[in-house]
Amino acid sequence: MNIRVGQGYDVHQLVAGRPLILGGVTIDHHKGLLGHSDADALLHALTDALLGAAALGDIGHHFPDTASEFKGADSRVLLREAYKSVQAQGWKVVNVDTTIIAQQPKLKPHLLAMRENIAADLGLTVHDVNIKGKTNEKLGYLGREEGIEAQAVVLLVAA
Ligand SMILES: Nc1ccn([C@@H]2O[C@H](COP(=O)(O)O)[C@@H](O)[C@H]2O)c(=O)n1
Ligand SMILES: C[C@@]1(CO)OP(=O)(O)OP(=O)(O)OC[C@H]1O
Repeated sequence: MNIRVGQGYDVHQLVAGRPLILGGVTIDHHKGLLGHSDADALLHALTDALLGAAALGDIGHHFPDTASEFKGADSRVLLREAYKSVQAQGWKVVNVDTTIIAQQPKLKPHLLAMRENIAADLGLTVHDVNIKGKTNEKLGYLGREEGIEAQAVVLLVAA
């Protein structure tokens, strides 16, 4: 078969004193995501979806959170690096669909900028990249604004 599907998931804790970065966009908010890197949960889920589709393992395998070189890393750089590995296996992305589950803040004003970043990093147009915002209806740790979750699905085709 010359097509492959991959899915990815990530969650990071929301804490005071960190910037909130999603899809490479810094969003003005009173809390941000905690992580070894910039903690961009959307790009981490997407990176895992890409690696998964190409059967290349996961983000922690390629970019360990024990490595000092990835401390504070820009997740767009990690996404581009992961995509190079996927391309080296003979694949290219057809489209990307993602969901961010965030009780707050409202993501709608930022979605186009996130799509533009992802499209630029994967050599796509914004029409190939979708991002959906959801609250968690105030339920559980996401609903209590203790974290933000992201999910991603990608389709690859033989290049
Ligand atoms: N952080 C968020 C969450 C949601 N949205 C937008 O609101 C719509 C309704 O969300 P529900 O969780 O109540 O279904 C959703 O479809 C998004 O358009 C958002 O922008 N940011
Ligand atoms: C990105 C990496 C590497 O800096 O660290 P984190 O920012 O902690 O992110 P996570 O999604 O927990 O795992 C992947 C890591 O290896």
